[in-house]
Amino acid sequence: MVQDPAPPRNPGMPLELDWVEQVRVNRSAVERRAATLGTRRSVKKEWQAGWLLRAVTCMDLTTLASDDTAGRVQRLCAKARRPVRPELLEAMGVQRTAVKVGAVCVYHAFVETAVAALEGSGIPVAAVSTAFPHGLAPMETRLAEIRASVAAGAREIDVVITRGHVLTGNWTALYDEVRAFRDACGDAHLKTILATGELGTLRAAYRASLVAMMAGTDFIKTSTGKEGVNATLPVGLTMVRALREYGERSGVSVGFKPAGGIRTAKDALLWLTLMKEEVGDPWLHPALFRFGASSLLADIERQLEHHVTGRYSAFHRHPLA
Ligand SMILES: O=C[C@H](O)COP(=O)(O)O
Repeated sequence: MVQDPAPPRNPGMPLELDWVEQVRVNRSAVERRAATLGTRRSVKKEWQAGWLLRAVTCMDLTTLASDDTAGRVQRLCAKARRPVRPELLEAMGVQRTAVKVGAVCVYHAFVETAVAALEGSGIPVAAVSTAFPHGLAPMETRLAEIRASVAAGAREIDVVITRGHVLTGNWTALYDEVRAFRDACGDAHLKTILATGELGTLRAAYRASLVAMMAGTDFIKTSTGKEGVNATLPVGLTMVRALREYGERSGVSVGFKPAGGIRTAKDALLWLTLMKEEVGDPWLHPALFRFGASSLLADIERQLEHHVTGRYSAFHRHPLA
């Protein structure tokens, strides 16, 4: 499994308010569809192990705790280089060097540490930015934070939006904000966190997704991991349908990153199923799909160990950092 090259950027387009205003989402239909994801397709044995390895390569291995230290970030980066134990990969007939994570995601304070720890690995560093997780610092401060993380070596920037722009229907303000974030990113890829758990409705999540894509975001991301409700399948389905519609109209493929509360291998398989069924194989690669997760890897490694040995080991045998 070789890491894909970064996809072309999303250039964005002018804000089309009529398109945003006409959006309707049928919540009960979306919830029904989300509920069928785990029942219609079951991924078994070798295929399941293959899908779990794919999930690892699509993972933004994350630490976003207020007690993060350089040591913790260095240990996480070591894990990012070798996310699955070599003997498990060998037993599955997979090359030792073939599996690495999509990115390591940290606060700005640890970008330099992570860049140094990942040198030569090809694994990009993603920085959360713009006063993550609330996003309420002055605009100049938020833009300066993006520029500082890019200067420190971050190749991906995960920004948070002003939720109030969505809650008041101020689409122009949201568009201008995301556009300014994108400009500040330069060549770094922009992931826009909508914090859908705070947006009230699926319709708002769809509309905010469209506006962020029109403003040129390269990925839309569900959550910071700090909201009361983070990545749910109904909200994921809604955002993925927005990016599908954006792709149909603009010809541009935008990436998707569910994040927050995704902890089990079973969850990972459900999200991959959603992507495969709604938008197809291009979204099963790190160029267009990432999990934002701090503890998912431990359960995936445990399931892979079970696949190889037939036994489950304790979680403490799979430390992440
Ligand atoms: O962006 C990633 C999230 O902050 C991770 O959330 P989590 O700790 O619930 O996995």
